[in-house]
Amino acid sequence: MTGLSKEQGASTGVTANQIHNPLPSGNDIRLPWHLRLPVSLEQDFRFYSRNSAAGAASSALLLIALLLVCAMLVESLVGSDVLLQTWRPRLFTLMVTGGCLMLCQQPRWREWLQPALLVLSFTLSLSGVYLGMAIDHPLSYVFFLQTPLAVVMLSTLFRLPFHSTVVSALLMTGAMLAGLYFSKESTPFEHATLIMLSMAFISMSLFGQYVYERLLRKHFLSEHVLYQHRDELHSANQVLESQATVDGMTGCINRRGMEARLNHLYHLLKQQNPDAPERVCLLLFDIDFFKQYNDTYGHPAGDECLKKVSAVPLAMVQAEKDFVARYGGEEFVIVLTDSSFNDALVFAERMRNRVEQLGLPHSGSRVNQVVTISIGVSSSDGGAENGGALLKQADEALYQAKGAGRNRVAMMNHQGAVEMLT
Ligand SMILES: Nc1nc2c(ncn2[C@@H]2O[C@H](COP(=O)(O)OP(=O)(O)OP(=O)(O)O)[C@@H](O)[C@H]2O)c(=O)[nH]1
Repeated sequence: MTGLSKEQGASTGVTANQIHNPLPSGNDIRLPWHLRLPVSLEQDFRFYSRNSAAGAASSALLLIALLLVCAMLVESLVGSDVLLQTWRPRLFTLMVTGGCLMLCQQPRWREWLQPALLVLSFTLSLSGVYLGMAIDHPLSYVFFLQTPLAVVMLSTLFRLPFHSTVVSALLMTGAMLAGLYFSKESTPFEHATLIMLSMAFISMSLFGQYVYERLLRKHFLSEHVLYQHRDELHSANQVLESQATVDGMTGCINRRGMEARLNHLYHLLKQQNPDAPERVCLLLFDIDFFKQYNDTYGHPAGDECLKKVSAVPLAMVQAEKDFVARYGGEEFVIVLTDSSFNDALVFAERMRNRVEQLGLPHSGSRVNQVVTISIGVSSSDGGAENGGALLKQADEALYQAKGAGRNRVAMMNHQGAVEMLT
């Protein structure tokens, strides 16, 4: 996996070299001038920018409400006849502002926030055009300035996506120009001044928003790339971890992995952790006269024999926490967590029997004509303080099983004495 797919890489300007570089940084990413990202990323970005803009929107809306109230105060000072005409559009704009504020507070309605903010901006702009045309006053052309204000609001306060802001700005400017054309109060000089001022406001705020959104998109892409690298590193770590703890030949857990797991289980037992098993039973087995097997059939055949013998406990172990480990050359450990000591002994005897039943010829064995194993069994109920002590007890039992003739199961009983099972 790479940080970005080829398609995503091409459209965001990431070079082929960078795609194959396991760790390209966010600075390697170049955005196209039109800012568009591939569809899936674009959707994620919308979500990301919507949430980041929603945080600041509520204070911006409060500011707008305050400005609207101030505007009404000024209008009442200019003349009560002016206020008589403005209060309705002002109140309506205040209500839309209140509605947007409510949407800000509810995360589940957040997808409606941006359309609502667009409605608010159009309300402000169109009410300005209406008042500029309707009010009979020498200063009425000032109302037309609500259009550039609405664009500034969209781009700097609400941070709506650049493309929607441009389209909205064009529509609002069109409406404003049409309103000015039909307005009878203002002079051509006032028209020209107003248009120039509006264009200056609108172009500067759109340019500012373009620069801001470029930066925001780059930031988003950097985070996206970093997030993917974190995922890749996590998976790679997991693979390495399993490779470091699995024996390549038999597929059993290796000695290092066994010690880690056994110590962990013992740690849980000692802590009386709710996840701790009731007890840990450990079976240590060793192939009888394996040196002679190698000497008779050769080392590669010895390897095959190890694979076949280890496949027996691997097929028998069922519970999630139980495992089979290759302890050393031809010695294997089985850890059972859900079994009573008796069950563990039954398991050991069944395993010894199944290996014998495999019928792998072993003419060098002095105990049988086929490959056999000897097993030592111990349990945490026997007082072993830790995994190492438990292993030592099983080793002691195995040693005695060997001494008693091999191809048998011996156990370390709870009194610390070895008993022969078979
Ligand atoms: N083929 C093969 N042989 C191995 C491997 N690891 C260890 N061995 C051999 O296993 C043999 C173990 O021999 P010993 O420890 O003397 O034990 P044994 O011959 O099985 O005798 P007992 O355990 O007393 O029955 C040695 O000859 C090792 O070379 C391996 O990965 N592959």
